[in-house]
Amino acid sequence: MENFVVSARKYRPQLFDSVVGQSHITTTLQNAIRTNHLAQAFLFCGPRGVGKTTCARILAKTINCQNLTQEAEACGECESCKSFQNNASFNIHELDAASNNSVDDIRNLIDQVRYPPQSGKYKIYIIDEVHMLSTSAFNAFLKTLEEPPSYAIFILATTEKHKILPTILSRCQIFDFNRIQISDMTHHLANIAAKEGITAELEALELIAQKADGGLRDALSMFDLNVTFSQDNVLKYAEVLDNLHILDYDYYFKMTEALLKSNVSDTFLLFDEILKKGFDGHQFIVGLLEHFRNLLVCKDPVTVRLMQVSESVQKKYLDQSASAPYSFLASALSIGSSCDLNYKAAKNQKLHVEICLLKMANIAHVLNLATLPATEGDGVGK
Ligand SMILES: Nc1ncnc2c1ncn2[C@@H]1O[C@H](COP(=O)(O)OP(=O)(O)OP(=O)(O)O)[C@@H](O)[C@H]1O
Ligand SMILES: [Zn+2]
Repeated sequence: MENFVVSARKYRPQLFDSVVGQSHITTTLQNAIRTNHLAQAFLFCGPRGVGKTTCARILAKTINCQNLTQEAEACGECESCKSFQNNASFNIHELDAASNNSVDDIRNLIDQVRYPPQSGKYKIYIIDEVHMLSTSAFNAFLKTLEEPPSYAIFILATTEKHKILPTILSRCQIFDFNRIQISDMTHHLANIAAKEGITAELEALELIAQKADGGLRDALSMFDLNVTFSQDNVLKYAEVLDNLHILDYDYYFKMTEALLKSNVSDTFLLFDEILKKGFDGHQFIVGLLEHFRNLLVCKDPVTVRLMQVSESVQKKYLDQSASAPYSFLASALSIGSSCDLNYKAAKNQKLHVEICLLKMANIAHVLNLATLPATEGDGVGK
């Protein structure tokens, strides 16, 4: 049996063109390579798992390639490319500053900088999580960064740009990596699923993308996990919901609908059902707040792009948003956030959330949103 290779490794992009959602960076790097205007020090900033190390490795491979393509991509076939692909190149040095942050670690690295490459043009030094270097290590490194030999290129990567000293910032060309959009991620997962012979419901992949919160590595690990649990290599929305322990969007839509109708009994019943499914009250309130926030954002064509949900879900939001007035959402958000803040201190947490729902339903009642005049007495006012 073949060894299982996790998708994040198996599908690590080998070309600039296959990097997802960072074209502002890959295009700039390719232009710099083409016009021979490459900086000697880069700082790659951005969240975890969005392609910083991947781009650093592609850059290293590309600038050493003996047969660059017109688009400034590595050929993948020359001796240098092959040695990069087999992790056997002597022209790339990676230091993970999270676990090697001492002066000695950085000295070892600096020592190697003195020797020019034996083959190929450039030696590339990648320092991951560079903000973790100790102050003395930083200082030792600074000198090399000031006057690097012409064949040396430094790529510093960090998830915490604000922790980087100004002396380093001013010496680097800075690239800010994006969180990956849900649509890009879903598309990427769908491609991988197809290659792996996995039938995946689009909603299931969107759910994974949503939960990954912008990080592609996380999305790929969740994808692998769900494939392991799946039967006959089929990824279904309902199963992914279960595996990732996510509360279905539908509950928030239904809850909002009941609130807008001031239907307290329905809100209580729904909340009870949610608890019985194993979700806790706090998780639910936080989710409901996010839901209201999305409804609010949907009200304005300018802010609607702040929504981080798939297209199909966005359509549902737009519909519900039209029936939820601004004044209701503003008050409900304020009631919900105080419920969130006081949740831990509450003695009876279920009742605490129920009171919050009651207040929200009451707002709808006061605003006269309940559309059924005949049943007005059924609502909160009774
Ligand atoms: N933009 C992307 N396009 C395609 N695949 C990606 C992208 N970002 C991440 N991946 C996938 O996730 C894996 C990890 O990405 P990478 O190591 O480049 O992330 P990183 O930004 O350096 O994260 P960290 O800050 O945690 O080191 C890659 O092997 C690849 O499979
Ligand atoms: Zn090559």
